[in-house]
Amino acid sequence: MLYPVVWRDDRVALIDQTRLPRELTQVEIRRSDDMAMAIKTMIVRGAPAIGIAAAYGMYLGAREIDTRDRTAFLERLEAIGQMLRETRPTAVNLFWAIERMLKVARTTPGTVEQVRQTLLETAQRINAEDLETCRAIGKHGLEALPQQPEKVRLLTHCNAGALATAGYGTALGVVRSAYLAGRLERLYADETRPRLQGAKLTTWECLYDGIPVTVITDSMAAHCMQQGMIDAVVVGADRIAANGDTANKIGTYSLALVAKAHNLPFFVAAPKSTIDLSLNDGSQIPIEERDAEEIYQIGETRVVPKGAEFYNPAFDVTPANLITAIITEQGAIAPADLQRQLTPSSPKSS
Ligand SMILES: CSC[C@@H](O)[C@@H](O)C(=O)COP(=O)(O)O
Repeated sequence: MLYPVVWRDDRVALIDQTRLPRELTQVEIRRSDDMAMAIKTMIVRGAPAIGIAAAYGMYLGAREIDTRDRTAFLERLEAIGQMLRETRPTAVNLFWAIERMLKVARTTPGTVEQVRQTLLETAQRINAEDLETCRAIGKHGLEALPQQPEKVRLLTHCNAGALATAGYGTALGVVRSAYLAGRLERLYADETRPRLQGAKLTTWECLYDGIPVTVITDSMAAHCMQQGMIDAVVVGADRIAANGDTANKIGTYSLALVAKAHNLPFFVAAPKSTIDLSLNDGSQIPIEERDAEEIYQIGETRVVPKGAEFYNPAFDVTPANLITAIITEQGAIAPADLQRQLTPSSPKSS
């Protein structure tokens, strides 16, 4: 199993996802500003994984604050939280993890040193909990899959795998569970323009674990459905509003529309920490816009002539009515039942 974020020898080791699939290397992070940069540049990416990375970033920041005064310590920790918040706007797990760390810092009694120690334990707990959560999502997702055919052909978008979480994955957790249960015929992976997380990361991860995978370009998904090659779609999420509207990697919305047109189930797999009940609907989800370079360049080569303008939203919002079920660690929930069914995320404060 791949673990993209690991606490080791007093520092954080991140799998450098910008170098996959060319090479599997780790980057060692010792400082909070380096962690912020690693999130921004997508060395670590995927909603749950950036939440975990930010939690460790908060601890690294706590270690950098040279004071024994609790008030001064908390003030500076809030500023470090703000620096980490400003890295990427869409995935709510980032904000959730920073808030959880700040709450621990505010409420842990004792000296600054004791607070620091509790912050490290909390970051490690967030990491461990996410792994458990992904396994539960995998189990519930397997139960939600169509019973026919016996071996299903699934389609996914982007990378919502071990690389995007503590390990195991959300959407790929469902795929992995189906594979381990002997219920997966094949995974179809959208290449996922413009950054190619599907082609580069999902494919690499599947090959690493022996999961049969076929890569298609994003524009081939409708054709594959029309040809009867797909039994269900399963994707991850970056933020889910209270009504079930779901932000995920750009291209997810069009996939949901074509799945609906072909009467195929469309599943969103995500931990409860991705659900933002403070937002009524998807129109309130902030959508990250990234550099034009991601569009006009493939690798190091410019493919679009100079002079054009570019628009590069990194995420889109799939309306709840296109989603069959949201698969969380609590089970498969119909989007309309989300608010009613959702029991609060772990009340543990540390
Ligand atoms: C379990 S990860 C779910 C989502 O975060 C994933 O599908 C996605 O959109 C990731 O986007 P990225 O821009 O690569 O961080």
